[in-house]
Amino acid sequence: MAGSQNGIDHRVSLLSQTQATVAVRDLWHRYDGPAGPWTLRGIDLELAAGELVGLLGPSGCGKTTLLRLIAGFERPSQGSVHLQQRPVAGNGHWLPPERRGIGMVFQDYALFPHLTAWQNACFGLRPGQDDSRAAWLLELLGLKGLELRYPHQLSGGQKQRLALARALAPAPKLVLLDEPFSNLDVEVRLRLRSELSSVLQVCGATGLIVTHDPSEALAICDRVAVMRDGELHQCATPRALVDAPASPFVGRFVLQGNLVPLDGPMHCLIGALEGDSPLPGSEPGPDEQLLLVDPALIRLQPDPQGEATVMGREFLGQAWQYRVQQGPCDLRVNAALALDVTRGTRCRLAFQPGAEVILFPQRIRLRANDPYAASGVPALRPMPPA
Ligand SMILES: Nc1ncnc2c1ncn2[C@@H]1O[C@H](COP(=O)(O)OP(=O)(O)OP(=O)(O)O)[C@@H](O)[C@H]1O
Repeated sequence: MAGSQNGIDHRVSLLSQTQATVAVRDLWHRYDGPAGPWTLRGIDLELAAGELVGLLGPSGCGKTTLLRLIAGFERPSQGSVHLQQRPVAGNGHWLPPERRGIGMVFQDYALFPHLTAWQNACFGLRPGQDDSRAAWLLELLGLKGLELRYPHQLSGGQKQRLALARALAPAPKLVLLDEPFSNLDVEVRLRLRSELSSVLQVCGATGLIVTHDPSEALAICDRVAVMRDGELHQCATPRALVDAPASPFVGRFVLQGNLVPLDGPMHCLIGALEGDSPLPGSEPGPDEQLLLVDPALIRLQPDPQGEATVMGREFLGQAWQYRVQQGPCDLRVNAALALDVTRGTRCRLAFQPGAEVILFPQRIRLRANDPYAASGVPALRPMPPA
């Protein structure tokens, strides 16, 4: 089965096999027998030693399933999983979860309620194995002095630190984290998530963390793998995702951008674009072409004759984010706090001066038409490969 469908770019890192802590090759999975729907479809993913990779996607896209296949809680329908260049699942190979040497951290901590913090931290150690690493981890994670407490005597943040200490105590090469910060309040969540990569680094562990929060993934991960409907759309550094999203979905879900159809050659409902039509490359019909537009690059002007209507707004702290309806498009528009417009107000939309947008499916960067823009700047810029 091919790993590439629907024009989605499945290329992932070019890590050599010898460096990869985890390699997932053309992995397919379905739960309900041969007639059931595919939950994972042709996933290819490699994690280099010491990397922290985020697995990002909407609810139900298969993130936990991929983690369970790597951990060995499920057997893949097709494809293979390799740990440290050793096949552990697929193509006739099978290594049970307890022999894969993987640390796991779950959303609900999964601590043993009848064991103390110290006993929980040491749970994964073999009989007679040196427990000084568990003591070091409790100190590293700020739990020194709490060794004799039971989980119900710890705060949410302390429980999650303990779960991390327990996962890291046996010195695994790989730690899988399934939405580990979801049950924590904002302050603890921000503190713990910023500590995670340094703790993994000190421990020499590679991390794969599931999240459905794009800002979390972009903030802490070396690379982010974006999934949808069981497929991997893109795996890239946060910077590369922002600069060159591989699909409209990545632009919408990860970057929170607007998707606006072209309604004519080099034109959309927000305004005109620079450049010649037809565009170089493939030339699908206008209804297949979508522009990715950053909410900060749209201007909103109240105008009783305008074709757009303000549907609501959110306070972002430094700006408003307005929800604006024009025709079939529901757009997000960021505006200065000084622009105080109520729901139902008619308005007109335009591009901010110098705005750049990305055209799909060609993945070409285009400049919006702006009479005041400096001349001589090329209107078309090819995107780097995903
Ligand atoms: N044991 C199971 N048997 C049958 N279907 C399952 C099983 N576990 C998960 N699924 C289905 O597989 C799909 C992917 O589930 P999965 O838990 O991997 O998604 P997810 O991306 O982790 O979602 P969330 O972010 O909501 O946790 C869903 O449609 C789910 O209903």
